[in-house]
Amino acid sequence: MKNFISFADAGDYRALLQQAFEIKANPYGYKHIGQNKTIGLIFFNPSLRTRLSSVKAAYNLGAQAWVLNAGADSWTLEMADGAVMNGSTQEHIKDAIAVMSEYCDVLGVRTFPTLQDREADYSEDVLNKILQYATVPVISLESATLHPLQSFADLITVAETKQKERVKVVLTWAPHVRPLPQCVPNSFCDWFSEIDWIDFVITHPEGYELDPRFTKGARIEYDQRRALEGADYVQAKNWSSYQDYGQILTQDADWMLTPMHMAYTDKAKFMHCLPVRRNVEVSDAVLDGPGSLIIQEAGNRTISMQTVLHELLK
Ligand SMILES: NCCC[C@H](NC(=O)CCC(=O)O)C(=O)O
Ligand SMILES: NC(=O)OP(=O)(O)O
Repeated sequence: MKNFISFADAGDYRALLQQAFEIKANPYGYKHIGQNKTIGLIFFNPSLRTRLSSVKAAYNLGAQAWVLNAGADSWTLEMADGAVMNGSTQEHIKDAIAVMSEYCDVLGVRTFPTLQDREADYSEDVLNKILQYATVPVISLESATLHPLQSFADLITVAETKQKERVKVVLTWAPHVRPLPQCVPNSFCDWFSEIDWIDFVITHPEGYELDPRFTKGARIEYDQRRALEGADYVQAKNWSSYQDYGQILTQDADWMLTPMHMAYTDKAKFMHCLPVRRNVEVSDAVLDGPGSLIIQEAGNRTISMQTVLHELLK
């Protein structure tokens, strides 16, 4: 593994999953791997889970971690090549990333999409600049189009709880009050459509089709009830439109997941990456119900990060 940006970087996912289980069973058994190593974490956007689980993962491996909230804690960064920096930006990303590479052995970066310019977002221009200027391996902490650490944690969660050889996993769109990125669902599709023991179904209102490069021909079922029938796992998430880029096309409350919706499933486990808008995306009864895996899923964020750091540092 050179960097960790998408499913493709996972290599043999079965081997990575096996390593994750070994780390989960023995979280402090790999302290030698991180000895005298430093993990740098740069956030251009807010975070709770990614920030804290990444620090915890570093500590578990015997490494140190530092966190920089770019723009808030540091100078305002200039992204444009060849810019004449006589305005409000104070330091070029080129210099900042090269310098930060001097202070760490692995660099994690969170950089959300603008949701204004699809071409710029989907070309991952900020992440690619960071990859260009970093002299150490880079881990995506959620980029403009993908969130691989979340999807890997989701896969660990399904793999460690499944009761059958094959399972049906449904990704359902949920309503929200703000336009949100497509990264979490794109990434979920990027990973879950590749797993041979998963029957993967996506359900959303018309107009919310994701970038086909990530859905990879997965089954799309516009009737949410039909999609949920027989499901073993339901992952809910809002996203804004990819086609009508960054727009909210509907806030139809019928799509909010309630116990009535879960009754169509085969006693499915419920998943959400968090943070969740309670009683907008999903009702309290589902989030707090016996089938909810949301806290276990968030806990596995430490394991996914620790496994990736182990691969990059070993
Ligand atoms: N890292 C997990 C999800 C982050 C982001 N959610 C948010 O921005 C929610 C904000 C709000 O609820 O206002 C997203 O959907 O990609
Ligand atoms: N799920 C997730 O990435 O959460 P944060 O945005 O809080 O890091």
